[in-house]
Amino acid sequence: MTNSITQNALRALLYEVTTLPKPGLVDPANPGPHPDMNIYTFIDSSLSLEHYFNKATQIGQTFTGADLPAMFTQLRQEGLLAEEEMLTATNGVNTHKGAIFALGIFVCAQSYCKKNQVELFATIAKMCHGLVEHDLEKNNQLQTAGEREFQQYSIGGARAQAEQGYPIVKKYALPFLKQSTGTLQCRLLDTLMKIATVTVDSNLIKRAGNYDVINWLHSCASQYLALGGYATVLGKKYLLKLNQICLDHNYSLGGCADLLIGTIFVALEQGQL
Ligand SMILES: CC(C)(COP(=O)(O)OP(=O)(O)OC[C@H]1O[C@@H](n2cnc3c(N)ncnc32)[C@H](O[C@H]2O[C@H](COP(=O)(O)OP(=O)(O)OP(=O)(O)O)[C@@H](O)[C@H]2O)[C@@H]1O)[C@@H](O)C(=O)NCCC(=O)NCCS
Ligand SMILES: Nc1ncnc2[nH]cnc12
Repeated sequence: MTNSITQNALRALLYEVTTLPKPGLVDPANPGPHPDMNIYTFIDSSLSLEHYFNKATQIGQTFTGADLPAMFTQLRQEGLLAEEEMLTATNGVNTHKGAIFALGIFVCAQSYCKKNQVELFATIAKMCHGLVEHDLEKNNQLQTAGEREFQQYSIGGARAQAEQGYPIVKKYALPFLKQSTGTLQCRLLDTLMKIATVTVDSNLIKRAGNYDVINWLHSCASQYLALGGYATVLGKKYLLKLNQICLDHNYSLGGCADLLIGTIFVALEQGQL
């Protein structure tokens, strides 16, 4: 049976993909720079992960002992199976690889924290201790974009966020979302852009083929928020322009989307949405 943590994980995935207009991402109006996906691919992908989130919840609930990296190892095995289930549901399209990793960690850690009455972000940092060293520093295979970017630019991408206990979610996105007002659509769009002011998105670097694009994104996202965000005429106009630029240049904000998903999940769990 689906538990409440899994329900909030699925809600987080669906809230994110439903929010529009998101620059560089799939939304109900537009696949953006992802011609192989659409909103239906994301719905199918999200629902295929129910079993995985139930497993992640179970791992967090039943894990005992102080060796939290061992809990992460258990989760990762389930994550690999979940990737296969996602690819079956989407006919081979990578919709949620980053979210299987990040949201799986949030779900497992939240379940552990509820049982053991400890703090979420510190628990995640303990679970993921040594991840960058294990996956990136001691790995010379360099197959994925993230692995190659670590060698080229010394950035840890999705793994570094996890190992640091998701500082972007904890320090920027969650406080921003909590204090925001207005429609949920505006709040989530503005939170995505808040995330974009600080994230080093390995997906975007891969698409652009250079690191300078990160400085460009940080500056655009800051300018958007300074205009007042989506609730203002100027902010809305600016976001639509950014949408078009991402489409024209094939820029994707896949990493930012994953961090928004994690933020929504924590806000739902804390009863703040
Ligand atoms: C650690 C993994 C997440 C993946 O590691 P891997 O080395 O396989 O991949 P990376 O290249 O490092 O990609 C990581 C994905 O994480 C997201 N991301 C990027 N930057 C950040 C960031 N700063 N903070 C958080 N998250 C970040 C992002 O995911 C989104 O993009 C995905 C689409 O990417 P891609 O496949 O490249 O798609 P396209 O550009 O469309 O490419 P093509 O279609 O042209 O091929 C999408 O999923 C978003 O969610 C990065 O892509 C984890 O998977 C892992 O541990 N892998 C090893 C195997 C494993 O143990 N798996 C089980 C995990 S529990
Ligand atoms: N809406 C979205 N579009 C593209 N990649 C994503 N990864 C997570 N959410 C996404």
